[in-house]
Order: sequence, then C-alpha cells, then structure tokens
Amino acid sequence: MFRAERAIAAASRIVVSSHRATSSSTLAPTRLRQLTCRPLGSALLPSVLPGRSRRFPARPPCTGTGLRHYSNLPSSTTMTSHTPASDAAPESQPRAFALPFVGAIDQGTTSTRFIVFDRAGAMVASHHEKFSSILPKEGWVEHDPHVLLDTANRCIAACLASMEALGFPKDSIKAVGVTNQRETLVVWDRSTGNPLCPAIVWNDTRTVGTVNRLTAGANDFLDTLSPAERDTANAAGVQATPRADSDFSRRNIFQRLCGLPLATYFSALKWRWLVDAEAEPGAKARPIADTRARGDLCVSTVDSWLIWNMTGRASFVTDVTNASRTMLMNLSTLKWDPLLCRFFDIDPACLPEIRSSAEVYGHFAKDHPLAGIPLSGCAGDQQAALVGHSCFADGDTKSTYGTGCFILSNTGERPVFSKHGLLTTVAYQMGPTAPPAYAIEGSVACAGVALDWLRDKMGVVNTTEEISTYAAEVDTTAGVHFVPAFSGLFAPYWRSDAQGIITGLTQFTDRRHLCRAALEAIAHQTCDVLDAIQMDRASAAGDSSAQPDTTLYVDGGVTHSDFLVQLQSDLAGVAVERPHMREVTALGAAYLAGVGAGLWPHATGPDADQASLLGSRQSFRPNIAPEKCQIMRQDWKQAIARSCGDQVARL
Ligand SMILES: Nc1ncnc2c1ncn2[C@@H]1O[C@H](COP(=O)(O)OP(=O)(O)O)[C@@H](O)[C@H]1O
Ligand SMILES: O=P(O)(O)OC[C@H](O)CO
Repeated sequence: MFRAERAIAAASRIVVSSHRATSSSTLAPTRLRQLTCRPLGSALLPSVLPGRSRRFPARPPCTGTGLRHYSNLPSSTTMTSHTPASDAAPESQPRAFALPFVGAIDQGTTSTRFIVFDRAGAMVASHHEKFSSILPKEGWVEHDPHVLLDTANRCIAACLASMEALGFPKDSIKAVGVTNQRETLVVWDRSTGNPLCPAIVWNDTRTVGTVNRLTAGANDFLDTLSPAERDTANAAGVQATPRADSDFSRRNIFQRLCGLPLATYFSALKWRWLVDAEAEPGAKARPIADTRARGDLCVSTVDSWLIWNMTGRASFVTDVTNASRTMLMNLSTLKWDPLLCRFFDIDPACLPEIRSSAEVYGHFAKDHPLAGIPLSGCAGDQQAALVGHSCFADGDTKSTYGTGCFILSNTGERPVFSKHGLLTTVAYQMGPTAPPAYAIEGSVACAGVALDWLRDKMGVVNTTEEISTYAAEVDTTAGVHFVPAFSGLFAPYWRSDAQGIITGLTQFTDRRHLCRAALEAIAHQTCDVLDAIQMDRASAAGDSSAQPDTTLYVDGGVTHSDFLVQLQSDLAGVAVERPHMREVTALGAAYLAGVGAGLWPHATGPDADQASLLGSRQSFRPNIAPEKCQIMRQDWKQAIARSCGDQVARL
C-alpha cells in the first residue's frame, strides 16, 4: 500500500482538536483531507500518548507570523532565523502547541540547527547557522570542532529566546536529541577539552593512500592472528581475499563484521591516517601519541563531541548508528570489535561507550542554558531522517539530498550484506533493551555540492534555485553529462580514482543544459543506488522477479527543487513523496529523544502509522516514456564509465 493511503488509514484513528491531536474526536473523511493537507507534522505523538494531552495554559495565542520573534538574537552574518510557518501552507486559525516540547540539535556538514517541536511534531521554534568547511589542500575537508559546538549552542540560545518571547519557559522542553554528520572524526584531550586537530570531514579524501595500503596488507594482518582469533574471524565471515579478486571485493574484507568496505569515507581510516602522519620521521610534534600515553585521548564522531561538552564533560558516549559508521563496531554485538581495533591501531579505551539511539545519556550541564534537561536521543543524520520519515517497516526507503545524497532502506532486525556495493548499517535502536533495526545504504558523495559548485566556483548561476529554472527551459541536456565525482564515486561504485567530468559539450551547449545535467546527475546517482537495493532485495528473497519498492520518501535541501523531485520519480519509475515539513532529520532526533526520555513509546507494527511523524506529503508520480528513461540511464552509465576511465562493458 502506498504510504499516503496508509497515512489516511492511520489518520482515521487519530484524535484531533483544531490543528493538533488533543481531543478525542475521530476524523470524518472530509476532515481527513484537511488533516493530510496540514503544513506540519501532525500525526505523531498524541496518538501514541492518549490521555497525556494538555495545552500549555499561559501561552498567548500565536499565529504563523507570531513566531517571527527573533529580535533579541546576537547578530551574526551566518545566522538565519527560520520561521517555522514559512515552510507551511497558510493557516486558517491560531496555532496551538501541545506539551511537552522536545528539542533536536542537527549538526550537519554545512550548517547547524536547533529545532523545538511540540508533542504533535509541529515546529515551535527553529534556528540555524551556516558555517564554512576548511579546505586546506585538494581533497582535504575539515571543520573546527569548536565551531560545530558553538553554532549548536548559539542555535539553542536563539531558540530559547524565541520561545521566551512567545511565553514558553525553557523547561517546557523535556528532552533533547542529537543528530549529526556521520563519520567525521573528532579527536580531543579530555583533560583540557581541546581538539588535537581539526575534525576530518566524511568527504575528505586524504586517506586514499591509507585505504590502498590497508587493503594490500589486510591478508597479511589476518595471518598474524592467533588460531583462536582466526577461528573467531572465520566464524564472523572474515577470510583472506584471493589476490585475483576485484579491488572492491578485497576492500570489502571486513563486510561481515562491520558492513563497510575500506574507503576514505569512514572514521577509522581517518584515525589511521592521523596515527601514521604522527609516526612519520619528520613529524614535528606528536600530540595524539602524547595524549594517548597520558590516557586522556578521546576519539569519536561529532555526536560524542557535542554530548561530552554539553553534559559538562560527564558523558563520553556515542550511539549504535554513529558507531556503525566508524568501521570499528561489530554489527552483531554492537560493541567495538577487537579485531578491527587492532587492524586500525586504536585502543578501545579511547573510544566512547556505545549506547542505543534512545536513552538518557546525561543531562545538560549546570552552566548550559538547557541545564538539567536530559539528552536522550542520538542518531547519525541519515538514520534520524529514516526515523523522521517513519520508515520503520522492512522495505521502507528514504533518500536525503543535501551536500551528498543518502539512500537508506530498512531491512528490519536482520543485517543484509550487499553484493552490489551498498553498506550495511544500524538504522536505529529504540532503547537499551530493544533489538537493533538495520538498513542497507547507498551513500552518494556529491549531490547539492555539485549545485553549489556551479554557483560558487563556476558562476553559472547566482542562486541554486536558478539551476532548476534554467534546467526546466530545455527538454534534454543536448548530450551533456556531468559526473560530479569530486570525492571519487561512493556507492554503488566505490571508485576513489573516479574523476569529476562534464562530457558532450558542443558549441550549442549553454548553461541550461549544464544545469539540467547537474540535476540529472543527482537523480541518476540515486537511481544507481535504488537499482542496487532492488538487486540486493531480490537476491535476499531468492526471487529475481521481486517487484521494486513503490515509494521513495525524500527530504533535504535539494528537494526544494520540484524539478529534481519530478525527475527522480521519472528516472526511478516510482512514486516520490516529499513532506511539506522539511526538517525530517531533526524530527527523527526529537522522536528518539522522546522515546529515550520515556515521553512516548516507540510504536511498531500496525501502530507505526499512527506514530507517523510527518502529516502531509506531496506526491510525484513518474511521467516519462519508459524508452526515453532507458536511453537516459544508458547514457548516464557511459558517463560513469568515462569518469572511472573504464570501458562501458565493465559496468
Ligand atoms: N531550491 C533549491 N534547489 C536545489 N538545491 C537547493 C535548493 N535549496 C538548497 N539547495 C541545496 O541543498 C543543499 C543543502 O541542503 P542541506 O539539507 O541543508 O545540506 P546538509 O545537511 O548537507 O548541510 C545545498 O547544496 C544547496 O545548494
Ligand atoms: O550533514 P549531511 O546532511 O551532509 O550528511 C552527511 C552524512 O551524514 C555523511 O555520511
């Protein structure tokens, strides 16, 4: 059944009052339509919390425009106050918010957000701040860990100011969740609290040499294992790979342990690069080795860095979803894996404790504006988006289009190991005793970043919005193909040697063709991953004729482009559903925080529909001749082959 139909079926069980689900009337069909056209997430929490609904008594009536009170904020050129209602269709009556509120810190690759949601999933206040990546050398991408923390704290302060202006005290927030750019490595000294180097960002490719060296040495490493260790490794499915195997197969040597191939993308490779760089004979200082020797070394991802600081350095934790992106966590035990830690030369004592995605990790420190409030939800941003879309059933698939593009498909309580270039990852774990849910993922390194490049580096357009406008002015790219392999190609190709290319240029080409080619590249890359998902699902089911999923749930900055979303539906041949409320990642983190703090239970099975976080969605259906689509897909694969320097036949 399409999700929209399920939502309507579910909505008939939802209790509502005005725009919020607070009274106990069951919706008649006409009201159902009203409900599904509402601007913000609505079907979320009241339905799983019957009887706990309560309106905040001292709150002044507030309308959409009533939320635009950000005048007390400190000025900053990079801060942007987001008006929740600006994403929304006009409202016909004053908005009421349902307590309790839950906050979500969304620390992404290009910006940080803090959003406060009410219990029904409506945005109460929101603030975001953009920041710049540091690009010191070709292929290097860094962030200042202090900037990640400071932007989060400033966004929190700004939201609290907005809430106060609306008459909501900060303690109407009962829990806060953290979601973050994944894989990005942060290394710091627990005694000083200072980072020992810039954060190495997920799309940094400095580790190409490290990947090649470790791949070449992996079999030799396995030879060093004791017989008992070798038995354990073999039982887990790790075996020496024949030299004649393909490069990718040899890089996938630890797939059965951690679900990931050796690639520049993952945190452990970044860690190993740092260790090796310090061990170079010419290295002037060895802060990491020195801090490690003192027992003060903390090595982790952005979630840990934020939580550690916000809890007053009390909690050094990460969650299973973030840990599953490091290459150090065992997917079955959900613990740091001794073999992987040895392979990457990391002492597990430097790593955080791995916890579920929904539990209390600690409380905001006394001197923090949110002092005393629990931090009780955590997930990598792509997993949080999966939760935000309520992709709780096996087969539910979402794609988030931001800097990169990340397609995750829920596989239930069973990890599926891809034969087609996808990653296996933990999707979420809804509490310390809950079973983990797994997903297969196709990560595409370059999506929105290609549009930003056209705007900022090439000057082809002044705004990313213009890209869609120009693209829509032509019916085809006139033979132009743009493969934005700025960090090599990730899923499903995993070719670090792939190069960014634009092919098919003629005197006829103008920027409209280039803009269209950039958007087509994003949609094609997503289709490449969807094809891989389909092949993996078919082989897992032992049925090559298994039908593809019929709906793709999408979000992220690039989905502001209707053109892109329609193109995605056309090329993938599936319905694409885009929520009106775009902050799906933050909503997922807020949901986890509520579950972790015991504000509401995680609803599964038939109740999952009632827990749907997002009320209204816009549906895009395929509208292209299949033959045309097939030709476009073939042409794209040729472009990929050129980018990799391969023959088309190899694909
Ligand atoms: N109207 C638009 N059309 C196409 N792309 C857009 C539009 N608005 C924003 N984007 C792109 O969305 C990306 C940012 O999305 P976001 O989800 O905030 O990314 P991230 O989480 O990676 O920081 C940028 O690359 C930006 O160019
Ligand atoms: O911050 P985003 O949205 O670019 O997401 C980055 C991913 O988590 C990288 O794996």
